[in-house]
Amino acid sequence: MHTKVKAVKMLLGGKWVSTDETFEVRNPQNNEPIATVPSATKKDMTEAIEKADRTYRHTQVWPAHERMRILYRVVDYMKQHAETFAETIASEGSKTINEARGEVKRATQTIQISAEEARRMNGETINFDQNEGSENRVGYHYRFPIGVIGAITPFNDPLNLVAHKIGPAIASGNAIVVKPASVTPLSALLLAEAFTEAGLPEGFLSVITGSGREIGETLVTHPAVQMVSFTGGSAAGERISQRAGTKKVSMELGSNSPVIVLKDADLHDAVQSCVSGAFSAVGQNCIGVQRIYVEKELYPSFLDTFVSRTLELNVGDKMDELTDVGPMINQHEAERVEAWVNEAVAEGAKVEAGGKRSGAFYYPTVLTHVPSKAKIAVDEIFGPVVLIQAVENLAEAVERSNDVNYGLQAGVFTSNINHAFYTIKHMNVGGIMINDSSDYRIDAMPFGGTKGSGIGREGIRYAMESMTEQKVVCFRLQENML
Ligand SMILES: NC(=O)c1ccc[n+]([C@@H]2O[C@H](COP(=O)([O-])OP(=O)(O)OC[C@H]3O[C@@H](n4cnc5c(N)ncnc54)[C@H](O)[C@@H]3O)[C@@H](O)[C@H]2O)c1
Ligand SMILES: O=C[C@H](O)CS(=O)(=O)O
Repeated sequence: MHTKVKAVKMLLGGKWVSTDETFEVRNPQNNEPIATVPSATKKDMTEAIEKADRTYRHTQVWPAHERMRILYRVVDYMKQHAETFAETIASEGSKTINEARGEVKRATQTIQISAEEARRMNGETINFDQNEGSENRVGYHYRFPIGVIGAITPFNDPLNLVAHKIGPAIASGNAIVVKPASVTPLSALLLAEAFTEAGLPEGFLSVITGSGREIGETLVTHPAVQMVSFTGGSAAGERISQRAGTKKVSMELGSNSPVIVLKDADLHDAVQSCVSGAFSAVGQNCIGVQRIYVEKELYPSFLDTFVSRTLELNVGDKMDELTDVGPMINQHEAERVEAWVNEAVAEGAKVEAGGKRSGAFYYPTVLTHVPSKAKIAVDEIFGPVVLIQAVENLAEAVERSNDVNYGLQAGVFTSNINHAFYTIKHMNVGGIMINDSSDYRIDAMPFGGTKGSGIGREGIRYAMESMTEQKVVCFRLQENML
């Protein structure tokens, strides 16, 4: 049955607008069109940026309590329309309906935390009298918004990662222009609707949709954009960093996350956590488990148990609540993953589970005997493929884990606290999870990576710090007034 293709507008400077040129949003599962959205032009993007700049400059007072009220109203709207948000994520993206419902809960919490942090955007007093001769000075520093934030977001978490841009931006008093992934713009537009319904003043938010790179390029290079907040692949991040010039950049990039399982680990706990971490969201997950290093004594039983659990996963219709793994974002991506796996097999890798594709579906795949320099071992697969490798000891596991140009998050399973602290000290990552896989995050924690995995941290409060500047204020008092 063909679903009705709806024509969706984009939010430009507080107005919902359509354009002559549009492009289709397609359902990855059957490649059927589900909506058309505006194909914005460079002129549209420029208009949105300049409206945001004027709005920021001309808003003399936008008190925290007003920003908080709008954010709390957005939370209420998201709760009231939770199933609509979930169905939107699941239809335009590749998450199952259950995964989509989970993302809606997280995004709602992200906005809630943004409201709470708007209350807490404080500074502190400075004791200038620590310096001889400054006994008659008093002062403080505080944070102020930088102006227009340019945000560019990926396809895989089409709601929560947009919330991680808009929430902190509004909470800290900035204006923001969002360019969502062209394949999953609907969730971002629905969130924008929540903000307009909540009474966000015109101009503080635009969500500009487009299929070409030109509008993204315009957002990155426009002089009125004070910061580029990018979440996406490392290759695009590199290009954007080069084009952004001397403006602030926040980069949340890719990874190929390792997990270490030591012989003193709880086997079933480690398997359950790593299967979920490897295959949720069809592995299209920046902190998804891609490499598992198992101490040799535990390796045979871990591998057998992991493969058995993987083969139990239900692959199928993403709208079915019994489905564990849906399609990838499109057939092209599934074919890419298939090629990477075939390349690894040609180099000596062994397929223990999966290794097959059907259209946009790629089945959860477990590889062993993968050469250490194989593409799938050193690059980001961003698909449902995990390699499992036996190691002599913890030192070898850490060395192999670090031997890539990524460092977002890692996991280690052990019951020995000394081993845990060894990994905490020696793993070159932005987050280390002890007795969890790499795929663990709460939205309030600092989130970001080392090396090629990014620049800076998100996690609402930390994003707000990057979206604001500090100003020092110092009063020199008359000597006789003290
Ligand atoms: N670290 C994180 O928090 C995080 C979270 C989610 C996804 N990711 C990463 O994102 C990638 C998958 O998402 P994707 O396929 O949408 O990423 P992508 O890099 O292909 O695209 C991300 C966004 O950037 C835009 N874009 C691409 N090239 C651009 C350019 N030159 N100028 C301006 N905009 C440009 C795209 O249109 C999209 O909106 C993976 O590498 C994943 O690890 C990272
Ligand atoms: O894909 C990367 C995401 O940021 C991970 S999470 O969904 O936020 O946990």
